Amino acid sequence: MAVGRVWVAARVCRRVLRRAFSLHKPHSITEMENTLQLVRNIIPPLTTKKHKGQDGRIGIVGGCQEYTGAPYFAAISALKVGADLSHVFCTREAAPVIKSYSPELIVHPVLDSPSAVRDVETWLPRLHTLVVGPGLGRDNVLLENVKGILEASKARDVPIIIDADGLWLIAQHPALIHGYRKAVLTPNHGEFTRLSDAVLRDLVDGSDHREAVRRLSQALGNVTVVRKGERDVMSDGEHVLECAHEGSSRRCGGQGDLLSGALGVLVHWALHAGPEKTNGYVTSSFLVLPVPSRVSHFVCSYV
Ligand SMILES: NC(=O)C1=CN([C@@H]2O[C@H](COP(=O)(O)OP(=O)(O)OC[C@H]3O[C@@H](n4cnc5c(N)ncnc54)[C@H](O)[C@@H]3O)[C@@H](O)[C@H]2O)[C@@H](O)CC1
Ligand SMILES: Nc1ncnc2c1ncn2[C@@H]1O[C@H](COP(=O)(O)OP(=O)(O)OP(=O)(O)O)[C@@H](O)[C@H]1O
Ligand SMILES: [Mg+2]
Repeated sequence: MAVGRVWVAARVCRRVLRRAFSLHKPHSITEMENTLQLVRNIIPPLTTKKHKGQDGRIGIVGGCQEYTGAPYFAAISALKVGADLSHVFCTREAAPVIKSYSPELIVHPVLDSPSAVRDVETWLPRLHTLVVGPGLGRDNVLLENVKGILEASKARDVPIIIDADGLWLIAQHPALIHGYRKAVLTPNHGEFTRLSDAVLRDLVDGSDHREAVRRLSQALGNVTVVRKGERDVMSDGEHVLECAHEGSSRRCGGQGDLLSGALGVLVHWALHAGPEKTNGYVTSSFLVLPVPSRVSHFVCSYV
């Protein structure tokens, strides 16, 4: 039943994605239209010739006593968008709660264990992308473990999406991610301000979002930054893209979590597709960023 539901959702997702890109004109710039056509190219075709896991094995690092919803939203979004397997690495206490939300998730109760880094490292060779931060909380023991997990992931060249409390950690220790081109940071308004205060020496004109995002990305060594808001603004320190496609008018908690989980899959698809599918246009992980804000609202209806 569950597998059937995921399969149907994945098929519907992909069909909707393809239709969205061919029918709806993006609001702002021609640059965006071209980009969306390239994004369309990275969505893998559904075929009987693949084996389980090929379209995405995504790991979510987060989930503690207070927050069990955020990692669930991220992990289930990865599946609904089209990943094959979704793992959650959370605290011992959070694990039974997250497991009980969905049998589709693989839940590892390791994040507060003294062997957390080793435990996650064991899984890294089997993961395509790691999403770090949804529902992580700010407990020092957990943050120390996440530092080790980030170092291990970078050493293995695993793409990393950093969101929520993962961004809190980066604001304290920007060197953890500096210059890692396979990192994507997804700050909301508050998180963006905190990061900018931490790494930018001079104040940026707050009304010029494009320049503010470009400067933050540059200051972090050209990692990709996507600033969420009424318009999502994203930059790799050189190029800047904006997505103003209309989404939900509700501002309830969890929408950013959907986005980070969806990005986990799309970054994998983009890197896997390679530069020939994306015309070598900017870095592949940068290219996929316009998609999730268009996606997250219909993902909501499947979660
Ligand atoms: N059901 C759950 O388990 C949820 C858990 N969450 C977790 O809660 C923790 C804290 O996340 P927060 O997002 O609260 O992060 P912060 O504690 O850094 O707060 C960010 C603040 O910025 C404010 N803000 C956002 N957009 C704004 C705007 N345009 N103008 C002015 N203020 C704005 C928010 O209201 C919030 O107070 C994270 O671990 C997160 O993952 C959230 O993801 C929501 C859902
Ligand atoms: N004012 C807004 N108008 C329209 N869309 C918005 C607005 N603010 C954010 N969004 C969209 O909502 C999504 C989530 O952004 P948001 O700022 O709510 O993240 P968040 O605070 O991290 O969420 P979460 O509660 O999951 O932590 C983004 O895709 C963004 O495009
Ligand atoms: Mg958030």
